[in-house]
Amino acid sequence: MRNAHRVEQVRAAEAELMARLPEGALMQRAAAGLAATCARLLTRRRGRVYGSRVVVLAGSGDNGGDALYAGAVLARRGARVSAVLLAPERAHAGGLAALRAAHGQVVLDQEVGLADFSRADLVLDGIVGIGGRGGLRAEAVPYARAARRGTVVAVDVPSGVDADTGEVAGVALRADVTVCFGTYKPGLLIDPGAGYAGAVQLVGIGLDLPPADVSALQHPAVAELLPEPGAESDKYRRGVVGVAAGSATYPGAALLAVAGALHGGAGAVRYVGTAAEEVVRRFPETLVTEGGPAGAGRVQAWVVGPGGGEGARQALAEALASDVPVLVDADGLTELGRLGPGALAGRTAPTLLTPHTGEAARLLAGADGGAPPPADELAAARLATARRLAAAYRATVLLKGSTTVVADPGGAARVNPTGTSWLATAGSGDVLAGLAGSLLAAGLPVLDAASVAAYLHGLAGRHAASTPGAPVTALQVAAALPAVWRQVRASATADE
Ligand SMILES: NC(=O)C1=CN([C@@H]2O[C@H](COP(=O)(O)OP(=O)(O)OC[C@H]3O[C@@H](n4cnc5c(N)ncnc54)[C@H](OP(=O)(O)O)[C@@H]3O)[C@@H](O)[C@H]2O)[C@@H](O)CC1
Ligand SMILES: Nc1ncnc2c1ncn2[C@@H]1O[C@H](COP(=O)(O)OP(=O)(O)O)[C@@H](O)[C@H]1O
Ligand SMILES: [K+]
Repeated sequence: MRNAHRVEQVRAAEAELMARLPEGALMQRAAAGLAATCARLLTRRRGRVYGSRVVVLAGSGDNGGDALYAGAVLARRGARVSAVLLAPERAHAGGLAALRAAHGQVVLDQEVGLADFSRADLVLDGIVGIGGRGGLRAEAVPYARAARRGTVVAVDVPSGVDADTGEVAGVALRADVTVCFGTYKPGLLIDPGAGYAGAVQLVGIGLDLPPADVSALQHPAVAELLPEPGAESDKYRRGVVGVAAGSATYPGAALLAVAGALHGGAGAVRYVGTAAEEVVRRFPETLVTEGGPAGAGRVQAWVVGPGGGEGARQALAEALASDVPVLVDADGLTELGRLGPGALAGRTAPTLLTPHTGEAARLLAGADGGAPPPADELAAARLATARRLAAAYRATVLLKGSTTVVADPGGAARVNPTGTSWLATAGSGDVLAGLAGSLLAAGLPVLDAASVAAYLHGLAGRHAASTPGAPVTALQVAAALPAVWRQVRASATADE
């Protein structure tokens, strides 16, 4: 599990630790870890540190201090280090003295600084870290825009990225590697910020941290959560997932949701809807029932809405009246947006909403009574959007897109680290809905079911995209699920 903490949580842990340590000790730990990563990158790139060109971009805070101290370490190992000071009169005094003592150069002329930046083998972005507010200031903007040759290592967080949210107001420095201290920051895991961070490496500095604000599953945690039949299991004990999907207009959505559900660990899939014939022809293992969810017999979770068309309203009402977990997707979400949060008020079991940003906008309008906000604004603030929806509907929300975010009404949030933009293909969301519903029916708690589904779905997208080396279809994503399930399980067995 990758755990990420908000700036205020980091500050509190830092204050508590600093009170017990000699002055400057934390910064020395951070700078030593940062310098070690830089030395490794330079050795990989040029064969050695000695003689390489390093530019330190140093702002006025401790982030600049870290970068200057790390620059001093590299200078002592023979690198040609120059420091560009973005606020010369307020540069970190100790870091600057260390750099000068190691024979590093200080550059005050912006033209010279930009030329050095562009041809450096390695750039250390120490403009601003967790103390950053708003977009990059004017003096730093040319560096974010300039062409460059070498590797950019962001110190703690790429400058211009909001550490708490991943939001980017204006421009930000694009890093190849981000070395973060003490804990991951949410903004390093959530787009657009995650896209600026490159590969993220964590340097431990001994902080004693509270529970994470946001976390991201990794293989071992997913492997522990995957349902597995016990010796005494039968199909009913493994869970039956009901799928109410597809319509005359969108019969394919039924097939795709069932395909996802068949690979999610439930013992059986029960389909209700107009596409029963096609479903059974394609997947003979599916149970089909006439009518809607109300008369379909016992299931342990419902999936309602993919391609639901005109029948979605009735199916949604019947599923929500049940006492089992309900996943609402696609047309089901459009209906729910019309009804507003009151439609979930009487529920005794969890509800999982799986909108993309367009559907999220309609749901928010349904909750607030206003016009739907622009979907791109919601995409730029994914964590806040998912949390807002979870709070408004008192439901767990899986917000789909370039970084899928899952938020619980209780405040817990997960971000999905797998995935590929090849998943942006018609019908792949239907597969995800079926998969997540199946995991719910198999008994996973709703936050786990949603985040494990997003994780496996993302891996399957990558697997399907890399196998043929070509665009993927939603059915290929579903077909790749057993392979990634095995891959995740195998990694756990290897760790045991
Ligand atoms: N916490 C920890 O555990 C540890 C923290 N450590 C390190 O400390 C870093 C935090 O340092 P920090 O608090 O000094 O803040 P920092 O990020 O340097 O920024 C503040 C300065 O930037 C300026 N500024 C603000 N916004 C700006 C913008 N948009 N664009 C440009 N400039 C902007 C702002 O200027 P002002 O508003 O005052 O004019 C202020 O001077 C942290 O990220 C990590 O690297 C490690 O050393 C050890 C363990
Ligand atoms: N840029 C992207 N990067 C990664 N995944 C994406 C991207 N865009 C969309 N996805 C994923 O693709 C799926 C698309 O689902 P959805 O929007 O419901 O499409 P559909 O309704 O056609 O099935 C979701 O799982 C979403 O997270
Ligand atoms: K930085």
